[in-house]
Amino acid sequence: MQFLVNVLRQDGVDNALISLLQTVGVACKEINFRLHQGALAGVLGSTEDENVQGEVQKKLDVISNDLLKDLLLQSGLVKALASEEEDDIVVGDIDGQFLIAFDPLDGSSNIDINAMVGTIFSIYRANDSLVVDESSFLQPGSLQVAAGYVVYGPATLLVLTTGNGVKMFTLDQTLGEYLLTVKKVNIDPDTQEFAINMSNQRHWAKPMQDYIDDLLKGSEGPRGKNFNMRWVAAMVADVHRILCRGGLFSYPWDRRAPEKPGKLRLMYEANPMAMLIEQAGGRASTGTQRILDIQPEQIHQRVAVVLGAANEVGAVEQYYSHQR
Ligand SMILES: O=P(O)(O)OC[C@H]1O[C@](O)(COP(=O)(O)O)[C@@H](O)[C@@H]1O
Ligand SMILES: [Mg+2]
Ligand SMILES: [Mg+2]
Repeated sequence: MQFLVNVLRQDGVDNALISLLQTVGVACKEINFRLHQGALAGVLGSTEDENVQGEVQKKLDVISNDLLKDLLLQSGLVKALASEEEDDIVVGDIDGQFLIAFDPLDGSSNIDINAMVGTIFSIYRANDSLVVDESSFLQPGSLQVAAGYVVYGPATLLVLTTGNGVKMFTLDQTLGEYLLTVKKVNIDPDTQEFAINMSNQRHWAKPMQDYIDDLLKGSEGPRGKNFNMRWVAAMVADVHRILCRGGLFSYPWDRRAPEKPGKLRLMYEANPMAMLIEQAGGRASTGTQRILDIQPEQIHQRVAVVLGAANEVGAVEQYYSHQR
């Protein structure tokens, strides 16, 4: 069994990035511990506060955010960080080599039912400028140097890319180490499984309604095959399933909040997942554009997401292109 640090060295990852990834790994081990203590640690339930997105914060959203933030700032490796749970960027060490954006706890409504949640992160190299502000983060996802997530499920896994494919590491809870368990993830270009919140169907744009209608017609419809559906309601878990056994995931634009492009956040949900999916041979799109090509305008911006099996993402894009 190979330890995380050895695998990264073999891949030629530089020492500073290895240290940063180890720091993220340590914070996630602590989050994992708190999650597993559950009600015993008094960490379940909500706070009295809302985050910048107007969502009620769970206690574990705040605890996870603080654990990551404190360890990353102490590391001296981070010039600034951005988080779902922080209104503004947090400035770190001016000599720090990296910018990191994260969703400290994704799918946090699943905590109440003891279901899968995760931590998602996206890493960029910082430039030498003495000024760091929100604009420093506004780089397309194609410039990420590393991206990944830790999923807290029956086992806790770190799923990571540094631009050389996707690897999965399982946390050995007795050793306290992440051990390599999947060397190279590959997503089949075809699939018969999709993940979308069907309760929003009537609010979607016509191309997405038509696409899903055709999937539901199964072998008698235009697609000529039956499709299965899954929805964990935590992007991290739905994307993890796609990396394990293929499929398509979407959280599309809908007309309940027409001014927002979607529900998911570009910088710390869509971009890191898009890098992982592409590195595993899949595709990640808004329906009309590659996610990794989007020029961000602000750190908390939202985006429509269609990702997974390459041919199926292509099929969704066809429905959107026929609309225009
Ligand atoms: O409540 P819905 O519509 O099922 O939305 C679920 C989606 O919202 C999210 O939970 C948003 O993430 P947060 O829990 O980090 O706010 C995604 O992980 C998930 O895909
Ligand atoms: Mg999230
Ligand atoms: Mg979150």
